[in-house]
Formats: sequence, C-alpha cells, structure tokens
Amino acid sequence: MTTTPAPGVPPTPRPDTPRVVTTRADLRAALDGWAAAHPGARRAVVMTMGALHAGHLELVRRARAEVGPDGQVVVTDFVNPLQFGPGEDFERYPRDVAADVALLAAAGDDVAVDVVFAPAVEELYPDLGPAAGGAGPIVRVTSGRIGTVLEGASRPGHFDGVLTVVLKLLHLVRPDVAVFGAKDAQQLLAVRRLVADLDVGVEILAVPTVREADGLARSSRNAYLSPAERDEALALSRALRAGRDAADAGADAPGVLAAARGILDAADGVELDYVVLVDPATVEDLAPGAVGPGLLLVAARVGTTRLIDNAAVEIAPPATRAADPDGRAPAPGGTA
Ligand SMILES: Nc1ncnc2c1ncn2[C@@H]1O[C@H](COP(=O)(O)OP(=O)(O)OP(=O)(O)O)[C@@H](O)[C@H]1O
Ligand SMILES: CC(C)(CO)[C@@H](O)C(=O)[O-]
Ligand code: BAL
Repeated sequence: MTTTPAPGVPPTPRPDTPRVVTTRADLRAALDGWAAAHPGARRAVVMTMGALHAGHLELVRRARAEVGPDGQVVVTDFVNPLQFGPGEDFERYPRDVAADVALLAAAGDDVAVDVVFAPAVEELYPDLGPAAGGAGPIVRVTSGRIGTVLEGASRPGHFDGVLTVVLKLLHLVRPDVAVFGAKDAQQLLAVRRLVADLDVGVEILAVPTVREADGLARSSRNAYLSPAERDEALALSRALRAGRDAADAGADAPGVLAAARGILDAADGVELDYVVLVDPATVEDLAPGAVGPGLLLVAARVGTTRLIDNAAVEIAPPATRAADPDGRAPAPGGTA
C-alpha cells in the first residue's frame, strides 16, 4: 500500500512491517513524523494485551477503514498489571511481541498497521518498579458502579486498572478513533462512560465478536485450553445461542435467561460464574417484563481458564410474543 504524499512529495510505500516502539519518546516521534508527512491524516488506535488473533485483526481492519490509506493506525501491545488481581494470570499471560508484529505484517493492506507501541511496565508506570516502592500510580481512574458488578465483582479493581491504562494510552497516542471489541462488553461500556464522563475527545468504535467456526469466541486466553476443555468451552456460545433463539421465538426476559442457563447448568467441565440478561446501556439486570434490547453476558471457568462471552438479544413486546404467525390471539396461558 502506498500513501498519498503531501503536495510535491513522491508517494512512499508503507513499510511491510509495522514500526515497533517501546518508549514514549519514540512513540511521539513516530506520531509526529507521520503527521508531518500526511497533513490532516486521521489516527486510530487499537489497544491490546498482545497474543494477537483474528479478533484483534478485525479491530485493526475497522481502524484502517476508518482512517483510510493515509491515516495512521497504532496498535498498543501491553499486558497491564493494574487490571490483574492477586492470583490472576498476569505472570502466565502470553507475551510475544515479535509474533504479534509478524502476524500484523502478514495481514493484507486492509489491516495495515503503522506503529506497534509495546512499552515495558516501567515505561508506563515509573512508580510501579521496586525502586519506587512498587505502589504504582497514585492517581487512577475509578470506574464507579460499572466496575463493581459482574466482571468487576469477580475481578475487584479490574475496571479501574483498565480505565487508567486506557486513559493513559489515549493521552499518549492522541487518536481520533479508538476501536474496541464487543466481546468485552462491560469493558466497552466502561470505556464509553470514561470518554463521555471525562470529556475525552475521541470516538469509540465497537467491532462485533469474532468467533471460530464452531462458535467459540476468539480470545487470547483460549490458548490455555486443552483440546477437551476447548470442547467444553463451547457451552458458553451454545448457551448464548439458546438464549437468542428463545428471544427470537418470542420468550420474555426470564425465558431467555432460563434457556441460556439450562445449557450451562447441563454442561460438563464448566464452572459458571454468572449468566445474566442485562440492559446494554447500564449492565443492570433487565426487569422480568422488559422489552427491547438486552445483553446476555456469561462468565465461566473451564479448567483453570476464565472465559467471558455475550450476545445481544431483542425481547419482543408481549403483544407480538403472544400472536401466532397468522395473527390470532394466544391460547390462555400461552407464552410463545
Ligand atoms: N473475539 C473477539 N472479537 C472482537 N474483539 C475482540 C475479540 N477478542 C478480543 N477482542 C478485543 O480486542 C481488544 C484487546 O483485547 P485483548 O488483547 O484482551 O484480547 P482478548 O482475546 O480479549 O484477551 P483475553 O483472552 O485476555 O481476554 C479488546 O477491545 C477486545 O474486546
Ligand atoms: C483495553 C486493554 C488493552 C487495556 O489493558 C485490555 O483490557 C484489553 O486488551 O481488552
Ligand atoms: N480482554 C480484557 C482484559 C482482561 O481480561 O484483563
């Protein structure tokens, strides 16, 4: 892919491999250099913890589509210690920046990345090292109620850590748009609230969950699963499909939730953390009589691996729910 030059400057081919920078100073130089060579170009960021997979590539594709060939796409590759609690998988989390860069370099022009920012922990958090007492930043973002329910209840402090690093990365990269995955639905909502509540000047875009052919949501943590566990993990996406099918067939909110829960309760090897049907705008439980959009959220442990997944559903109004395809009134007590 070539980029459109400033007037009078010959077009330069975009390098095949993204430029990898690890310091704030080199990041700034890469951003400023691009802006100088491409006046008016837009910039997009895709924030990741590395161990890149097809889900991440979809986020990059969206980012590239958003800024065009002259725009600059930055991928951040950083396992953020602030969002991991004691006993979680911070140490075990897969880290291989070279493999991530190779995957990006092998992707097509529509997934072209200009810069990979892969800082060391001390670069982002000078106060976190042993020399500084290990406490980390004094001032952090608090995620409020969103950060205390569901993922936040199971992982106390997680969303404060996520929002703190997201805000830092937004300040460092200064993008026009930032692309996040719908797979991490509560995170997406928290980031949207961060941007709205703190008046951060960036557009947040969401990409639908990318799945494997059998329905399993792509996730870096899938790498932890043994083949048998991977089969067991399919119960999550099956449960969401059952909930969605129930909604499509006219079930009410409790019926939708029961359909999903039934699959999970019957599944082998799945230790359920939660399955809930929530208001997508708040992640608060949907009332039994609610109609309209809902979000089914599931979190479960399969072996030692904690997985999350979700699906949007639409709860039909009772009148629609009750009518049969010919529009006749329902039999008394009928539900669907
Ligand atoms: N299957 C997917 N579809 C769409 N977006 C995804 C998918 N997996 C991850 N993302 C998005 O990629 C971004 C970076 O996520 P991250 O690096 O944590 O990957 P992950 O696969 O979610 O990892 P983990 O397994 O640790 O949760 C997030 O915005 C996340 O929602
Ligand atoms: C947004 C994020 C990169 C912050 O560390 C992380 O939570 C993730 O990968 O989803
Ligand atoms: N994918 C969200 C980041 C985390 O689980 O820590």
